Amino acid sequence: MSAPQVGVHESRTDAYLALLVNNSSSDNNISTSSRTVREVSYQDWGRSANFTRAQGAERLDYRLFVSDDETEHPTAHIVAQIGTDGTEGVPGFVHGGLTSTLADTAMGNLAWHAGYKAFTANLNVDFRAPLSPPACVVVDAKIEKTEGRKVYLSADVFEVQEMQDGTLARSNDVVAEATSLFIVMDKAKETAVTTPDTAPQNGASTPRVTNDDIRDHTSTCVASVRETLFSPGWSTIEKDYLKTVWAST
Ligand SMILES: CCCCC/C=C\C/C=C\C/C=C\C/C=C\CCCC(=O)SCCNC(=O)CCNC(=O)[C@H](O)C(C)(C)COP(=O)(O)OP(=O)(O)OC[C@H]1O[C@@H](n2cnc3c(N)ncnc32)[C@H](O)[C@@H]1OP(=O)(O)O
Repeated sequence: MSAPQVGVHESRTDAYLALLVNNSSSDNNISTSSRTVREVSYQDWGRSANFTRAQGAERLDYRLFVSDDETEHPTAHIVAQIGTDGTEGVPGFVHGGLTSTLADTAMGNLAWHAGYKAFTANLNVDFRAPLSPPACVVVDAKIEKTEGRKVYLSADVFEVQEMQDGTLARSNDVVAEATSLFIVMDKAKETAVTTPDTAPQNGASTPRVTNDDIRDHTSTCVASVRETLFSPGWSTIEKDYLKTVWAST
């Protein structure tokens, strides 16, 4: 197999996927180091207005895979492109919340695909190395154990790096290590959640919240918070503070 050449950062996700797919038999299945996994299409989520999918390709784009074999130890994998548009926390570095979100997303999807209709109750993330955008990362999630309604999971995030000869390689150094506790919903609460099997498919007639609705709601929310919580001098203090921080970077 000839390794893909990568000229621009934006093509890294596809190139890394190509690298994986070339090692496997079908387009939608890839071989990871230990097993075959199948891709989960976002369309499978019905009308879900998924937070991570609202980011856009210049910010965050990813593909999700779950192990398809009947196993007691299923895994999920994300290959993600983290763009340069609004992804930073400390200037020059990917916001830890974004990395945490990817880990949470991999673990959450794994839980659901394993049949646990569960919510994140606890999420711990150890950030081991900084990431600079644009970056391509792989997330490997697994279920550690289950106890009644409790599902304990873990996820490791690795960077996919471009080698000097232009080939892509997954770094062995972990960027972040996450552990989580998901709690399976009470039966009584299940009906409140739109799951893929009950969600109307594309073209659904269910009214959606529009961007205008959201903007209206946000400005109302901001205005009321300012009125009730902050002194009139708040915005000046904020600007001065930001100027100081910016000058020191
Ligand atoms: C082939 C087709 C497949 C179809 C599926 C396809 C696609 C998948 C679809 C969707 C994918 C879905 C998700 C994946 C995407 C992204 C992942 C993001 C996930 C989230 O973004 S999710 C939002 C954030 N998340 C919340 O919004 C939770 C807010 N929260 C609550 O809603 C409650 O808090 C809740 C429900 C967690 C528990 O409430 P509850 O009343 O049900 O349970 P209760 O409190 O009784 O606790 C029971 C036992 O858990 C222990 N316990 C509870 N909490 C603990 C904690 N934090 N630490 C340690 N222990 C804890 C207690 O101590 C007790 O333990 P014990 O039984 O031993 O006493």
